[in-house]
Amino acid sequence: MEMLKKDIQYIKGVGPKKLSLLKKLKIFNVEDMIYHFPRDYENRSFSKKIIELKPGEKVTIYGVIVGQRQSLKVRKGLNINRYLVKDDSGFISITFFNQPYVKNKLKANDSIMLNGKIKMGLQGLEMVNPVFEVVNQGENPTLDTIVPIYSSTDGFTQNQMISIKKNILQMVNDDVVEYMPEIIIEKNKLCGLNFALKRIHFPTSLQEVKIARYRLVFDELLLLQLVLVRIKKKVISSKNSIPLKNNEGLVQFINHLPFQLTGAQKTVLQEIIKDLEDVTPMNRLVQGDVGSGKTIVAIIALYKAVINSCQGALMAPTEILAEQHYTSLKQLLEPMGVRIGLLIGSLTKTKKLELLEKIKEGQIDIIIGTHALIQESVEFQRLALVVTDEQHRFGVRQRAILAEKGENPHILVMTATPIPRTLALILYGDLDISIIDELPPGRKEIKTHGLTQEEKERAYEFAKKELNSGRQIYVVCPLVEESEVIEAKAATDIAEELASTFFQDYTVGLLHGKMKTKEKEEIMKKFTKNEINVLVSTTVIEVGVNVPNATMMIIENAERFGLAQLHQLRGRVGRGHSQSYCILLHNNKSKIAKDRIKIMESTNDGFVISEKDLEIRGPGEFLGLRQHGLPDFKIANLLKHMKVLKRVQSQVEEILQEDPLLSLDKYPSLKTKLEEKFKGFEGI
Ligand SMILES: Nc1ncnc2c1ncn2[C@@H]1O[C@H](COP(=O)(O)OP(=O)(O)OP(=O)(O)O)[C@@H](O)[C@H]1O
Repeated sequence: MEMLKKDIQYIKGVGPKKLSLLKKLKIFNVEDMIYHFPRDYENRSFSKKIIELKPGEKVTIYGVIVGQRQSLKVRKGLNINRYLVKDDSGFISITFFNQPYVKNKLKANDSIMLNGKIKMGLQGLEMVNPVFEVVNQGENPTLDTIVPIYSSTDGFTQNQMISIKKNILQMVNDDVVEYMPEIIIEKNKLCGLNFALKRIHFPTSLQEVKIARYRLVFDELLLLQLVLVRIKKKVISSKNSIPLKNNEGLVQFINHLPFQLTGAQKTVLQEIIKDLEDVTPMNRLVQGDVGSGKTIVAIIALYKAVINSCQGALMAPTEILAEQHYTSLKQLLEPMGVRIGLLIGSLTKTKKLELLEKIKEGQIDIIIGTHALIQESVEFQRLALVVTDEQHRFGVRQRAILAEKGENPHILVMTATPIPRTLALILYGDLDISIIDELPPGRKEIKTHGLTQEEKERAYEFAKKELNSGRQIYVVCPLVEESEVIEAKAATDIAEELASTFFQDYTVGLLHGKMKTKEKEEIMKKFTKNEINVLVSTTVIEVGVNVPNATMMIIENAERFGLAQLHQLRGRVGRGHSQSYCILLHNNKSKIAKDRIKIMESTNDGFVISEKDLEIRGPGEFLGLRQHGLPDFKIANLLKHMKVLKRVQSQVEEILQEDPLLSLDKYPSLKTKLEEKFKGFEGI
């Protein structure tokens, strides 16, 4: 075990220069080096005779060094060593550029095995900078036939990397402690840890790669799943929340809503209500596609807190959204006598202090704000429920802040990025999950079309028809990731242009991130009331904005947006009964952009779209593991290893049945490994 923690600088082959390169790769000790796995393998098991070689191919050959080394000093900084090698079919020259150490390794009459690329040189065929191994008389060559290829080895040749790995594995000498309980190993048909760690680097066959990889992927996913579930259990068992048992007036409230809840909304609501009535804090995620009606579910939950003489907080990702929630909550809940407050940056100091005082005194029942809400010095009188969104998850740390103030509220997290359940379990393993998998009735598919920039007039002509029948439209401006200022400028220009050309007979409004909160509010109010017909906006409208009379969205430079973002944006239309449209204007260049637009044209289903997004972007980026404070995967790939993930999840289920709090006392070595791996990670 000690050996694994040994500093990498003491390893043969690691000088000061290499050391700093390794640090960049986050390799600090022997263990890090072992867990730096090959990206791929090269199969060198096919050897050829020299006479069969052709330029351009990569091959293995066996031969004997003929005569002495030829050394050339062409110029400063360029050192060349050349050998002649023969087999029973012919000769080939072997050239090493800037690898001076070969002269100590290769001498006349050595039998060697070489692997490399064949080139046509001045004197016929040659092999340049091959991988080699001297095979002494009577010995079988031990040069690996399946050779690892490492990524991110800038500053290292593959050979150097391989040689360091070999040194390390030799030192470690199968002494890595097996932490996985025998029973789990057997049940899941795993190979031993030492075997896996050795053979993942130096397998003797591709079958071994598979076996070793399965074990390591299994471990990585299992440990992550265990840590997430453990956090959940720990948070849950830490401290009681206020049980919200009173339901007086809740059913009447639901019955008086302007619409009937969908079946999916009802199911999810029941799950939430059950949680809220318990002393165990709720920690629940509600997944639902855009427009599936998550907000009303949150509102009902908040109302339940209020009828239990408690307070609720609703945290929105943007001020515009906070404002919008404020308006809709007021509409629905003020008639019920609920006192609602909006805490945002634009409040004057006096107003803010006044509001804070009211919250503290319990004169406000539901407080709405952005995520600053919790960080700020807000003191509650009796906070029982916090509703937040997935991007600003309410982690253990925030809970701790509140706990210090004597609160341990129930938490409800909302997300509009629907992802397959298996993935959700990994990403949100610390939360219980509810899914709203049904849209309110009467919704029509949003008709989506890609048009090139040259065809944009057609889009605007069509937009006029919508406007003439009293509907409203959004025009979304190009995304300029690096600069909100440029983005704002672009939006301003587009708004001015449209107001003086295509849409001169209509009122055009402008919305961007650089505007003051008050201005933004003003614009949104006017748009909501249809005093603005065309809203030109940057992506500030991406989340949650709800104006059902808006039936068309034109997205400029749609190729700059990712799939999930396009889906979110498009979700701003199609929120009422009328047919809605989305036009994606694009400079149809890259294949990815084309693919994205095709997908958008072909489906409205958020689950399908996020699966495609996952395929296109790859799981790391898609899931934003680091953003969630989790370590990146070293070997597991959530797309490729879905089956292993399922296996892991059912294994965790089994462990949970015996050990509901996941104390892992029965498996001390697994427990130690888990705690060591996630040391410093919130909640563990
Ligand atoms: N059961 C229902 N029947 C009819 N309309 C509904 C129903 N539930 C919600 N709505 C309406 O559907 C629209 C979208 O609802 P809501 O804003 O809650 O969606 P959301 O899931 O939060 O979407 P997004 O993720 O896009 O913000 C709102 O206008 C809301 O009033």
